[in-house]
Amino acid sequence: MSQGLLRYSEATIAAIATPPGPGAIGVVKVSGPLAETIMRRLFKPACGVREFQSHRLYYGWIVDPQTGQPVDEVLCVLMKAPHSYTREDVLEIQAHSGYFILTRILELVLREGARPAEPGEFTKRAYLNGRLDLSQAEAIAELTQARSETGLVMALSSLSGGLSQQALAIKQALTEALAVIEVAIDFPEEDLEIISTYELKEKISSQALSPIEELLKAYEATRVFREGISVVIAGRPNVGKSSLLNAILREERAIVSAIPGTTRDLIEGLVTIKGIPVNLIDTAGLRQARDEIEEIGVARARERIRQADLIIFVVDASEGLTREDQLIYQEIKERLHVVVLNKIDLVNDKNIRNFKGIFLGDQVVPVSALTGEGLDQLFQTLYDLLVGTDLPSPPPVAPNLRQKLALERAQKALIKALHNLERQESPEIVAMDIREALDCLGEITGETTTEEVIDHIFNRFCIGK
Ligand SMILES: Nc1nc2c(c(=O)[nH]1)N(C=O)[C@@H](CNc1ccc(C(=O)N[C@@H](CCC(=O)O)C(=O)O)cc1)CN2
Ligand SMILES: Nc1nc2c(ncn2[C@@H]2O[C@H](COP(=O)(O)OP(=O)(O)OP(=O)(O)O)[C@@H](O)[C@H]2O)c(=O)[nH]1
Ligand SMILES: [Mg+2]
Repeated sequence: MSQGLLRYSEATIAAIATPPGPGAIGVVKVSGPLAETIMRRLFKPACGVREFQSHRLYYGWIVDPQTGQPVDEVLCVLMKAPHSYTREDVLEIQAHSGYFILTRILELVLREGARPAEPGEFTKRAYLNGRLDLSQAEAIAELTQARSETGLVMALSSLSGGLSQQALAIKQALTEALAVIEVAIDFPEEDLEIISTYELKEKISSQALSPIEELLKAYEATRVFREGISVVIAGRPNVGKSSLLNAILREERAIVSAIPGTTRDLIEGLVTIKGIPVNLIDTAGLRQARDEIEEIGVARARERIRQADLIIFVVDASEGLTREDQLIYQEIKERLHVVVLNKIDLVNDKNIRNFKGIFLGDQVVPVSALTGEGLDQLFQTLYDLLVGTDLPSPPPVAPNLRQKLALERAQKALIKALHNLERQESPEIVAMDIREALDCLGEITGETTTEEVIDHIFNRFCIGK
């Protein structure tokens, strides 16, 4: 603990860093000024050394110093500040896995003066000690929660600093613009006109506003990959909604029967469709309910349809369009939706063409939930509706929701700045707008983020991370 650049190192923290349950090994992590002392007190290396080198793996035993009892055979590594994940002294004890053993070791560590780590506290220290900025810390959370290849690629590009670099470049341009304006404030007799309002506006729009707008577009284009979406399967009874759910999930999740009104509860499943994490929800067939239970089921279905990002409206191609179908269509037609013509194994092409005529202007996909025919086309249609056809590969660096909201505020401030320059407002006013934008951009990397927001971000991590 020498370097003097650490800002956050009073307490030593400890946690079990591996998930509970059976596994080959389990890790207890310790970070803070006591890490090395704790290693000396609890760990007896087989090689008999007393000074531990940084970043070297030592084999030996954890021994309870009060009783002299061996606790576990382990591998230990000490990573000395600042060359560690947290930039503090870090000790990792690789023990046999098992909740009991790991808890026992953790208890010994706590007895030596460490305290239990809060969720995300190791990463929070890495952030507070400057090893990561806030968008990189968020990328670590996104990395561990990624539900698709595309989500992973995006999180990795944020982790390696892609978004931070863009935010920094924008801030650099704005800082330069601010410097020019401050000259005008300091020397009011040479009015802003002389230093060229035109060049200033040009700089702000091309080097700050445009890149911000690109990032906002990237957010929209990649939002579904990061956040996932909810897709509700809706339609009248017996059209094959539950069969479709099962076919997409590739498992017999919902009960299927020829009796109309089979499904009552909402049945949900997670599935990745062309890289998009989808929460797929099967619902009770919509009709005038026959009993109290069905009535509740239909109410739940309607509630879920209201919340859905997208609706798969299923009709039975073998039966033609009924009055019930038409009523349901009226309910969902203004929402983002796909019409699925199910049971095409029972009909001919002419029937399918007829249906397409009825739903002119809609995305209509003929499928058979029974044979699986048409499912690939359904996935492609969903992808095109949600993403559009022009997402570059690899996907662009994109902000998450929190960062997007900060970018929107920066955008607003810059539009105001341009407007005020246009109206030849005093340089003090323009400077205020630009400082506001700089503040918002600082929230992305964490320089100007409030403590409350920071705590919220790290609390979403798991303990030991
Ligand atoms: N055992 C173990 N595995 C792990 C982690 C960990 O904390 N422990 N990580 C936790 O998320 C991830 C790896 N992330 C890490 C990032 C930086 C450093 C680190 O020590 N950085 C030093 C570089 C030291 C060197 O160059 O030799 C530094 O930045 O100074 C360690 C892990 C995944 N695997
Ligand atoms: N031939 C054929 N039969 C299908 C197809 N899809 C579903 N079925 C049959 O249609 C009947 C109803 O299927 P379900 O999946 O239970 O229909 P549902 O829309 O969930 O019905 P409710 O839960 O009552 O609203 C069952 O007998 C299925 O085997 C299909 O693509 N082709
Ligand atoms: Mg059903």
